[in-house]
Amino acid sequence: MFSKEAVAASAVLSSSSSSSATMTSPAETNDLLSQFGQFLLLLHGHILPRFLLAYFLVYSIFILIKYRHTSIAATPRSDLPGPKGYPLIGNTIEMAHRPVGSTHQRQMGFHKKYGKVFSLTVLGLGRVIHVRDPQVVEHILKVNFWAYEKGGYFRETLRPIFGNGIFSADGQHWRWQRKAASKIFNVNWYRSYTSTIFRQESQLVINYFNRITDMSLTSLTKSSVTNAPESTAATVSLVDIYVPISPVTPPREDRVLLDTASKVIDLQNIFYLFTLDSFGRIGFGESFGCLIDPEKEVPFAGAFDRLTANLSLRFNWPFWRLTDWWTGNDKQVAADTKTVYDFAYKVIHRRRALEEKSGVEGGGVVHELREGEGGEIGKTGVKKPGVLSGSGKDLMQLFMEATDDKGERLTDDGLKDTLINFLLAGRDTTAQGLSWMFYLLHRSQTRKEVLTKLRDEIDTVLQGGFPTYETALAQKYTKACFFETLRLYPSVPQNIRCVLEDDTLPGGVKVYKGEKITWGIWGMGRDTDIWGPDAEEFRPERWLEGDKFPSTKFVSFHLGPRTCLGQQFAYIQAITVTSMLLQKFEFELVDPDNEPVYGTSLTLPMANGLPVRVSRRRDNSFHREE
Ligand code: HEM
Repeated sequence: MFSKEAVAASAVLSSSSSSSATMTSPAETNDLLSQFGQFLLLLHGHILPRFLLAYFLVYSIFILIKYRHTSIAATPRSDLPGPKGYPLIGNTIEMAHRPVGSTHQRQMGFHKKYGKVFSLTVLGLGRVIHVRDPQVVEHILKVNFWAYEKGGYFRETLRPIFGNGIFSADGQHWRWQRKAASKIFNVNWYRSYTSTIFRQESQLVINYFNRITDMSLTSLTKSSVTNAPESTAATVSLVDIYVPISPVTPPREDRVLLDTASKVIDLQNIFYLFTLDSFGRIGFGESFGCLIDPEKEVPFAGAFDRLTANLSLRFNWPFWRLTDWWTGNDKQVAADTKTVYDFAYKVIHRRRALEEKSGVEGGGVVHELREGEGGEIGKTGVKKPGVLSGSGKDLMQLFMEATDDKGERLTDDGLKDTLINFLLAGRDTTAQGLSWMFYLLHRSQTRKEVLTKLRDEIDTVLQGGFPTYETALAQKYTKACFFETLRLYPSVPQNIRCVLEDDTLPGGVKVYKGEKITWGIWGMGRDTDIWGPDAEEFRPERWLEGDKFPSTKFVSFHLGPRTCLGQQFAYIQAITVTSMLLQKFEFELVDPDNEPVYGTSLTLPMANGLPVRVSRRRDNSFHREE
C-alpha cells in the first residue's frame, strides 16, 4: 500500500532518530544534514502534495455543498422562489441554452411556476432576479431610476461595439449624451430630413422588386448612381449621396434573391439593407450602397453583422474568453471591430478635414435632397408623386456641433462611439420589427381583414401619393400594426439592470446592491394577466381601443429617462416603407404556417430570414408615376 518513497522516508526518519542519541562527528553531521535534506525533499515531493490534495478535496467538498444549487460565489436568495441550479454553475447552462427562442419560453415557464418574481444564479452575473410585473418594471426604469444602472458586466462584454457610447454609459457621461441626442431627434429633423431619406430608400427597394417582378420602372437607375462622384461638398445633392462604399464587392453569402424562377426573396435581408443604407445617409450623408445591388456583399455590413452576433453570444455565455480563444473567434471579433472602427474614423477624418477647410464645426454640412420638380399638394394634404424634397444636417454634423456643460466638443473617439451606437440602435431593431410585421400580416393564422384594413388605410391616406411625415402620423392603423408586432416580437426581447443601492420593489420584494434584475419583454408582451385572454393574438385594433400608447405595460421601447430615443424615427421609417411596398406589391410567405426560428443576437432576428414570393399588386386602383 505504501509507495517506495514513503518507505524510504520512514527509513530516513528511523535512522536519524537512532543516531540522535549518540555523539556525532562532522562527517556524521554532514551525513545527518544530507539525510534531513532528503527527508524534507521527500516531504515536499510527496507528503506536502498529499496534504495539499487532502486540503483541496475537503475544500472542494465544502464548496460543492455550499454551492450545490447555485453558481460559485453567489449566495442564493432563500426568501425568493426559483429553479434549482447545477452545482457551481447554477442556472448558467439552461439560461444560455439554444435555440435562443427557448430562453424566452423557459423564462415564461419559470414565471408560471414561481410567480412574478423569482431568482436564480448565473456565472459572471451572480444573483439574477427575474421580474414580470409592469409596475415593477416601471419602478426600475422610471420611478426609482437612479437606483439602477447598466453596470460593468454590460459595458465590458459589449465594449468592442458600444465603447463609451450612449447604450453602455451610466451616470454623468450618459446624461450628456442623452441631452445632446434629445435635441437632435426632433420633429423638424424628421419632417425635413429623415422622412425624405426613408422615402428615397423605399423607392430603391421598389426598384429592386420591380427588377425581380420584371417591371422596368427605375426612377434611379443603377448606372446613374454607381458612377456618382464621392461627396465631400458642404451641400450634397441626392445623386452625390448614392456612393457605394466599396463598388467592387463579392456576391453576398446571405443571399437576398433565394429563388429567381419563383421570385423568392429574403425579406428580412432586404429590410436590413434598407435600414443600413438609410442610416448611412442619416448618420453621415453617404449610403452604404447595399440597395443599389442587393446581391453584392458590402464588407462593412458583413463585419458589423458578425460582430453583433458574436458579442451577443458573449453576453449570454460566461466562458466566452476561453471558448473564443479556443475557436479563434476572438481573432474574428478583433478583425471585425477593426473594420467597423476604421470605417467610422474614415468618415470622421473626412469631416475634420472639411471642418479645417471651412472653419465651421463639422464642416457645416447640409444635405439637399431633391426628388423631382413641379408637383402640388393634393386635397388630402398629401403631396402628389414626384414633388418631394428636403434638406438637413446629418447626425455626424449635429454631434460635431454639440457641446457639453463646459463648452467642450466630442473627441474623435466619442464621435466614433456615437456613430456606432446609433447605427446599432437604428438598424437591426427596425429591420427586425418590419420583418416580423410582414410575417404576422401574411401568416395563415392572422385574420385576412387585418391586411385588407391596412391596405385600405394606406390607399385612403396616400391616395396613390408618396408618404410624408404628416401622412405617417395620420396612418393610425399602420402604426397599430407595428406596435402590435413589437408587443409580440420586441426587437429587444430581454433587458437587464444592475442594482446600485438597496431598494424595495412595489409588492415588497427587496433587492440588494450588486444584484442583477432582469425582465423579459417577449414574455411580458404575451402575458394574459397584462394583455388579457387574447394576448397571443395579433390584433392591431387593441391599440385603437383601450391600449393607447404610451402605456407602461408596453415596454418594447423601454420607459423613463432612458426610453428609446428613436421610437418616432423607427415607426415613421416602418410606416413609410410598409406603405410604399403595399401600394405596389403582394407578398406570400413561403411557409405561412410555421413561426420562423429565432436567431442568435442581442435583438430578435429570424435565424433563416423571411423567404417570401413577391408579385405586383393586382387590385391597385391608384397608380403612382415614378
Ligand atoms: C423597432 C425599433 C426600435 C426598438 C424596439 C427600440 C428599442 C429600444 C430599447 C428597448 C431601448 C432601451 C435599451 C436599454 O437602455 O437597455 C432603446 C434605447 C435606445 N434607442 Fe431604440 N429602439 C428602436 C429603434 C431605434 C432607432 C431607429 C434609434 C435611432 C436611430 C434608436 C435609438 C435609441 C437610443 C439612442 C437608445 C438609448 C437611449 C438611452 O440609453 O438613453 N432606437 N431602444
